Amino acid sequence: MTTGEKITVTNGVLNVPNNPIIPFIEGDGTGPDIWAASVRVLDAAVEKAYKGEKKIAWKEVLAGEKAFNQTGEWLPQETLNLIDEYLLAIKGPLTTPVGGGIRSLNVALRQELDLYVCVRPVRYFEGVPSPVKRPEDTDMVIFRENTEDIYAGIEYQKGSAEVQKVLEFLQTEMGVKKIRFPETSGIGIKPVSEEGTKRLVRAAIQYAVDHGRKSVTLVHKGNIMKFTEGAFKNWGYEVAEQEFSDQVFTWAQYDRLVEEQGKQAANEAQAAAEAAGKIIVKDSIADIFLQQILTRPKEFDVVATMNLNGDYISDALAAQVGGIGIAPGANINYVTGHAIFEATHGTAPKYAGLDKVNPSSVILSGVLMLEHLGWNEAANLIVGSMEKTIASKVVTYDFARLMDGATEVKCSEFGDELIKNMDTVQVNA
Ligand SMILES: NC(=O)C1=CN([C@@H]2O[C@H](COP(=O)(O)OP(=O)(O)OC[C@H]3O[C@@H](n4cnc5c(N)ncnc54)[C@H](OP(=O)(O)O)[C@@H]3O)[C@@H](O)[C@H]2O)C=CC1
Ligand SMILES: O=C(O)CCC(=O)C(=O)O
Ligand SMILES: [Mg+2]
Repeated sequence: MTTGEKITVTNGVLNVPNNPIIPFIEGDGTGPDIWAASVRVLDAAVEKAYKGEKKIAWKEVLAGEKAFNQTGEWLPQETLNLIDEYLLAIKGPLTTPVGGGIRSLNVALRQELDLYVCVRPVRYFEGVPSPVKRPEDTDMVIFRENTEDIYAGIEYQKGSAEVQKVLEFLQTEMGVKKIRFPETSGIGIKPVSEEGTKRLVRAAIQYAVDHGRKSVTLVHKGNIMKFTEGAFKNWGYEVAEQEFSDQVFTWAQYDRLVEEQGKQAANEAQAAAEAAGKIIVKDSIADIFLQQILTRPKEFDVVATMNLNGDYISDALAAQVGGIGIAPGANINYVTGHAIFEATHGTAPKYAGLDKVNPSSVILSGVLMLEHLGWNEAANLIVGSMEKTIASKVVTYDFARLMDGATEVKCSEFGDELIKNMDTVQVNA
């Protein structure tokens, strides 16, 4: 590790030294292979962009299997303390067992540091094999709520004393009669709050404003879950109208206009708002949304949704632009400045240690981190190099198996190619 300085924050704005200390978690499964390639690419881009003037001082922090083997803990308090202290971190994927065992460390990191937004941009790189005809039409940024919903982990196991208590409360005190098989039910609880929703939707709209995006779609299943997902929609419209009234036009406004002045007046108001460059805040029920992102992707831009919907939508949209091998993300608290950058994918355990998988998701998460630091020159170098490398058909197995005439390379070799091709990319801020 080189010596470095701490990133600090003043009123939500980062003060970034030229040699920031940034913690990293290697991750489980394919994590170590991916991280080894990614860190070389990130360092090379910074070196090339700033010619030694800037350099990241990486600091390893432990989580997952490596932490357990070395300390007996899956997520040591020291790791949380260090990320809290240094503000930013980047991580590889961590394993979560299904149906028992430890709860997700990935979710725990987000909750412990209150990283309430999971931002997952979905864009197409020319040449990437995709299952859809026009993958370039998919250009969306998912804002997934990251601290609530069923991910709060409030669940009680079938047959336990706890589930018995909850069932008794529901049946005797709340008069619930619709639990079909009470004796053999596990119960999960889904908290969705006004505060949590509004800070998420506020961040999504602010992003749309800052990046000149056309719309924000609130995705929910509010017809069925009225007081959680339905409320998410209503609170989303409220924050849009209360805090961004000069910048947005909402479908809630549209509906009110239809009622008060008729459909033609509402259509005219929406057209005028669009012509004035206002962001349209609309909503979509989750099931039809999953169909329309495939059939009419151009109609969607920024997407704001709850935790579980966001998890499903992230992988579905990643598939449209070539899959989970090229799907970056960032978990952010816009108020405290804390952020952890990580891929959308998991540990892909069957490929662990084979130096095989695509490192692009973590590398592009690193690009989001560089942008977050304001180091756009280095970020642009990586994106430009990735465009060139993919266009030259030198790719990892996931793309090679679907591409005619591709040269399949290992995870580490793809990193080498990216570094090599940086020399042909113009550095732009
Ligand atoms: N944030 C995190 O740390 C996350 C952790 N996880 C955890 O990861 C573990 C495994 O989850 P699983 O559901 O199998 O999902 P994964 O995302 O780990 O893998 C599913 C499939 O996606 C493809 N894939 C994943 N990563 C890459 C990559 N870098 N390059 C190319 N292809 C890739 C592979 O497809 P193919 O087989 O077609 O080659 C792989 O078999 C679980 O414990 C889960 O909880 C899951 C998601 C996020
Ligand atoms: O934490 C996990 O194991 C899975 C999380 C996940 O799928 C996600 O955040 O997209
Ligand atoms: Mg997921």
